[in-house]
Amino acid sequence: MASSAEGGRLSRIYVLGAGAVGLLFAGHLRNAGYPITLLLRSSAAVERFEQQGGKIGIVNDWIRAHPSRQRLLRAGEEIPCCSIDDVQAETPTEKDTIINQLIITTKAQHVQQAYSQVQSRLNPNSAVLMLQNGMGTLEAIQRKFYTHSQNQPAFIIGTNAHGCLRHSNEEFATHHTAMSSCKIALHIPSAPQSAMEMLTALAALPLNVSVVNWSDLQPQMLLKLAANAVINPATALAGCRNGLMLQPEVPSVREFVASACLEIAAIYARAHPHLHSELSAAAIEEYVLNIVHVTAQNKSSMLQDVAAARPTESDWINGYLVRLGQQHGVPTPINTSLYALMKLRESAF
Ligand SMILES: NC(=O)C1=CN([C@@H]2O[C@H](COP(=O)(O)OP(=O)(O)OC[C@H]3O[C@@H](n4cnc5c(N)ncnc54)[C@H](OP(=O)(O)O)[C@@H]3O)[C@@H](O)[C@H]2O)C=CC1
Ligand SMILES: CC(C)(CO)C(=O)C(=O)O
Repeated sequence: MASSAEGGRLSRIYVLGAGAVGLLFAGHLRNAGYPITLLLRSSAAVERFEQQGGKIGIVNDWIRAHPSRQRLLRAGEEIPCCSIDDVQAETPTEKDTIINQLIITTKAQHVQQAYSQVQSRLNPNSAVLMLQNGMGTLEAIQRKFYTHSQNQPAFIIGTNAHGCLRHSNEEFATHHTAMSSCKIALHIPSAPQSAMEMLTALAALPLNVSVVNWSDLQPQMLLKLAANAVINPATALAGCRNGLMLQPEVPSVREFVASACLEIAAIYARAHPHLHSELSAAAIEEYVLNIVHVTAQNKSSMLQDVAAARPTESDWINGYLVRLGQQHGVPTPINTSLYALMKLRESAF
């Protein structure tokens, strides 16, 4: 087993949801020396993973768009796949050993079903990092699985702005298309050792992960929710990479972004009045446009779902904002339309 700089043994980290984001974090953690187990959906997937050598591939496509790195690439040159060895895989239910450190990177709509498969392997000394877009997944788990807060593991919530995608012919490789950042916070003030170890492990990765206070994460999550509510349905419906939203030839896209941000700021002003200055329409629009810029080469996760004819996260993104608007008496015509159009798109699969 690998060991830390202090000579202690590094604990195994389990990753439930070996998709674009899960493989990125699992690969980097393995590179940093952590023993990693992917919890895959089926024994057939575990077999496929083992047959291809138990490796995770990471293709650092973001280098292509990075001015200081671009010069290192020759024209037309492919970016090599960095292959990370010695990763284990199992299905969530085939063992009953306790999981001390778990990262859940399924889509929001799959979290509850995925969690039900591992709940019996978690205890209050376990740490669980949730890295979903949208809002409400932690609350849904707490409502469904825990009547007493004492039985819960220590939840860590993250908001991730890295862009990554998986090609359909590469099951265990992720393309890291946008080097961005990730913010994580502990949901409870006093946490077990496993949670502190997981925060330390993540903060040291070359993925710009910052550990913040829970109260500081809230505005970050609301800004990210706004970015996903604007970028994801627009790119999923238009079938384009994020960067196309910045093209000057279609000024109405910028008007759409501005109006959507105004609507979201009005919802937040009623729902989170104490965050008013951080969540003004101008601050939200600046954040959204910056995410479009940084992730210009990425296909949004909602576009990837539509392309694969999978249900999208719209219930947790635009649907969440519509419900929040209703609770606070704020009209939401833009989010209601985006939500309805995404539901229409999904019904055509
Ligand atoms: N991709 C991106 O650029 C970004 C994504 N995000 C967010 O991160 C989260 C993950 O996104 P992403 O990685 O793109 O999603 P993916 O769809 O690529 O990956 C999710 C993975 O979870 C697996 N899964 C779902 N349920 C289970 C289960 N019960 N047991 C085992 N595996 C399961 C899926 O398997 P299967 O394929 O079999 O369904 C899939 O491999 C989402 O909330 C997304 O919005 C945030 C920022 C950027
Ligand atoms: C950061 C962004 C917008 C990257 O595409 C994303 O969160 C997503 O695709 O879901």
